[in-house]
Amino acid sequence: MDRIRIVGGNSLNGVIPISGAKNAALPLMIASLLTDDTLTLENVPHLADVEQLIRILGNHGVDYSVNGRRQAQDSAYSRTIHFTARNIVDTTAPYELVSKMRASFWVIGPLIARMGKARVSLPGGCAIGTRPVDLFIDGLKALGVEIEIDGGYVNASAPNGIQAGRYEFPKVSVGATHVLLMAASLARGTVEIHNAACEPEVANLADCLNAMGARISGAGTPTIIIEGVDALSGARHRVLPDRIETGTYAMAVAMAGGDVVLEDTNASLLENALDTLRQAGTEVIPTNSGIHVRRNGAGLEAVDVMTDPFPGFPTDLQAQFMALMTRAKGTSQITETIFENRFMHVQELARLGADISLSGQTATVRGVDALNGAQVMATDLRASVSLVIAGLAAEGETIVNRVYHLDRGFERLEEKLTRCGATVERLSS
Ligand SMILES: CC(=O)N[C@H]1[C@@H](OP(=O)(O)OP(=O)(O)OC[C@H]2O[C@@H](n3ccc(=O)[nH]c3=O)[C@H](O)[C@@H]2O)O[C@H](CO)[C@@H](O)[C@@H]1O
Ligand SMILES: C=C(OP(=O)(O)O)C(=O)O
Repeated sequence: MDRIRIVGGNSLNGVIPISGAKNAALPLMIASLLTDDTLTLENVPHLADVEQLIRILGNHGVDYSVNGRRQAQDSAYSRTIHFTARNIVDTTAPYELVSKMRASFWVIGPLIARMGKARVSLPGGCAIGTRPVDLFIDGLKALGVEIEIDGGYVNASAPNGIQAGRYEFPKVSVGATHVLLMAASLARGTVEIHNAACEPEVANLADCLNAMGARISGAGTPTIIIEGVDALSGARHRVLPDRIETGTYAMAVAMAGGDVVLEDTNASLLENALDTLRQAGTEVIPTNSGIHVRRNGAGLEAVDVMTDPFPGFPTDLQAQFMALMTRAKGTSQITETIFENRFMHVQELARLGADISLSGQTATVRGVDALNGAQVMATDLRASVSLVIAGLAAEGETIVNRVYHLDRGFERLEEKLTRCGATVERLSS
């Protein structure tokens, strides 16, 4: 199993190219199931989750080519991939495939809309909470889909197609909003979604669906109206920049100190997190094509944070910000409101010398003068990268074990950091 070795103490200086967003690429790839035409996606990041979803889509009959070939171009950070679901050969998404990645459950939306039936295993994904699928089920039922759960599978059937309807989410769900958007695109009538997720990845999916011929308005706001159409066509669409990767590297610079331009990204995707970094004493300057992040010598201020759905502080940056606060002057409180078990990084950060106590959904982080390198274990995707951030500022050597979590969501992390002067290497075994 690969490990990452970091020797702390170097500042970061240079340019870091930001990849396409994992959390936008995955639903966009799934949208290819909605049409027998080719959906071309630009700026698709080269990640384990993307490769896994290619396998899952292949099981349903989706063919793909990367820049005209089946193999990835090793030199490219993000790629253009063509997806074609000429025929859906299987409407079952089996446990062996779906259990590895939560987003794969979302195939239920296009499969039910295009084929009138779907049998999809209950999902897996990062172990950060119970992560039920009740909202997907209730939402689809509101559009006339019949659903039963049997043997760990969700069996969905809509022999007369997706019906007009209205669904108000009792709680914001990004994934369930994606699924209802995809299913409703082919509805027989108008679908209203209320209290929808406003994350930029939802708007990115809606833009793509509209380019395919869907009639969606309001995506990116809590109320989305979809006028169903009979069929969707192919399209060409660009995956938006990864706001979580952007925030992660901004926090890495804040932690290590230095002067870095984050390229091919957009500050408007993560205003809340960037403002928080400014409060912590980091210079953050939006540019035409990215963000300039700088921190020279001065100490970090302690800032309290509470995660929230967009435009709030993202839960996917909570672990990284906690790593940063371990070195702040004073005490910060970090409250997680989205997932009930997203503090697995706390005990690993403590191995590096962090002083953190937990009470319910709030972590109290008392800044320490120094962190010390140690062996730590990655427990989930964002927790893994929080350990890398901590390692950049720790004295001596930090070894992060189980980095397969990291490979789900960060494209060539060690290369991007090394080019800016960090000592980070992958130890393959
Ligand atoms: C691939 C992807 O895009 N993953 C992101 C997506 O996950 P994902 O789409 O899984 O997250 P959701 O927005 O659905 O989850 C938000 C909350 O709603 C709960 N819930 C969700 C569905 C449901 O049927 N019932 C229910 O109770 C979840 O357990 C969680 O507590 O949004 C999360 C919240 O921004 C991010 O952390 C993930 O990185
Ligand atoms: C939690 C995440 O991913 P997933 O929803 O795929 O588990 C994430 O991207 O941080």
